[in-house]
Amino acid sequence: MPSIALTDAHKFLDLNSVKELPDTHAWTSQLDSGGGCDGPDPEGVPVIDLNDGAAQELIGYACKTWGVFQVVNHGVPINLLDEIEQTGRSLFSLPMHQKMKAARAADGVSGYGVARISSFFPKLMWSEGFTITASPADHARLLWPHDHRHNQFCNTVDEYQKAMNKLAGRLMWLMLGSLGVSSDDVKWASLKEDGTQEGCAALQLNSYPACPDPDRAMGLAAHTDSTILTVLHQSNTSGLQVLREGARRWTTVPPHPGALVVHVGDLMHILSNGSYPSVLHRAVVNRTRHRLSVAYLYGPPTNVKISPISKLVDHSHPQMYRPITWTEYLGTKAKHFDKALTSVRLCAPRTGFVDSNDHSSVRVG
Ligand SMILES: C=C1C[C@]23C[C@H]1CC[C@H]2[C@@]12CCC[C@@](C)(C(=O)O1)[C@H]2[C@@H]3C(=O)O
Ligand SMILES: O=C(O)CCC(=O)C(=O)O
Ligand SMILES: [Fe+2]
Repeated sequence: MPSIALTDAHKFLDLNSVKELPDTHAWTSQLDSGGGCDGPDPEGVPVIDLNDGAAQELIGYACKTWGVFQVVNHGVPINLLDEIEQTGRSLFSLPMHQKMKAARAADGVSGYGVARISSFFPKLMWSEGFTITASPADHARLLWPHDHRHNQFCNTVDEYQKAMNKLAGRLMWLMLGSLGVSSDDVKWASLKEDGTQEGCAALQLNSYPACPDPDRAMGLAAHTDSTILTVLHQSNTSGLQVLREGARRWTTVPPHPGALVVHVGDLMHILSNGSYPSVLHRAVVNRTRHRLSVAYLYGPPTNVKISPISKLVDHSHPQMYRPITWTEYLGTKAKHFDKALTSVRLCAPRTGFVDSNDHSSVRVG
């Protein structure tokens, strides 16, 4: 719980103009003492070419061992990636009073503000975010009431969401396919007539301004995503770190030109009956560069009950999680944060099974 009362003045601090790290944003010094950190892992997060005939198999292996991978030849035009990044930059460069007009409501999901998980930490993060859950138009009118950038924002966001929906559907089937699961096994997840993938999603724009004291600041604290999968576009500045299953050190996911990062989320963890553990990740900041990332948080239709796929449940692999809808799970996450997945678990982990959501021995700060 917050050790100090965080007011709107703290939450809406213009990080771009701050010359010294305020106490409200100062995490412990040497954030990684004990845990060890950083540096690309000698093995490294897999980079998978979707045109490779072995892509499905490689994805399955990456999901089991890392919970994260990068994809190239994913079919999303590079200029669309540049455009969404530029759109994000122009949004975050608006004056604070303007961004505050589109602020997220206290109990809401969409809009401008500090990370939703902030309430679980005593200090604020060195970032600002913008969440879009439905049409971008309502936000755009608040941000740019008088000019044409409003239309440009909506068009880019619409186009990006369409491209991401297609890619997320394709990735979901590659992940499930690698477990021997086909579309007959997951009824809700069929393709719609217009070729789009059934499901819901949120688009999250993250901005991490250059930070005067990066070693004592945290861009986005360690978390898993409450999704089936997340497709992340990080700008050419590194900052994303992941904790590999069973590892004690953070691994940097280096920006790879044109590649997209894919995270296994908590709902895929449930669907796969624990075969694909959701990946713990965080974002660190740096002294000189303003980093931007755009996350497409993909999930099922909000009211469909998600449970381990029956094909993956048998005598030696008992059902590990109870059925839960995405809406219910987001509520559980908002309440229990890193204990959310454990709170829907039915049985004790199998012997030798590493519970990716039990990080009691690892510093996740
Ligand atoms: C659909 C989602 C998924 C949310 C909540 C809601 C909209 C915003 C998403 C994020 C985005 C940033 C990290 C996170 C942890 C956060 O604070 O907001 C995510 C959270 C989750 O994955 O739990
Ligand atoms: O900025 C990043 O690299 C990570 C963002 C993230 O984890 C999220 O939006 O859920
Ligand atoms: Fe995330």
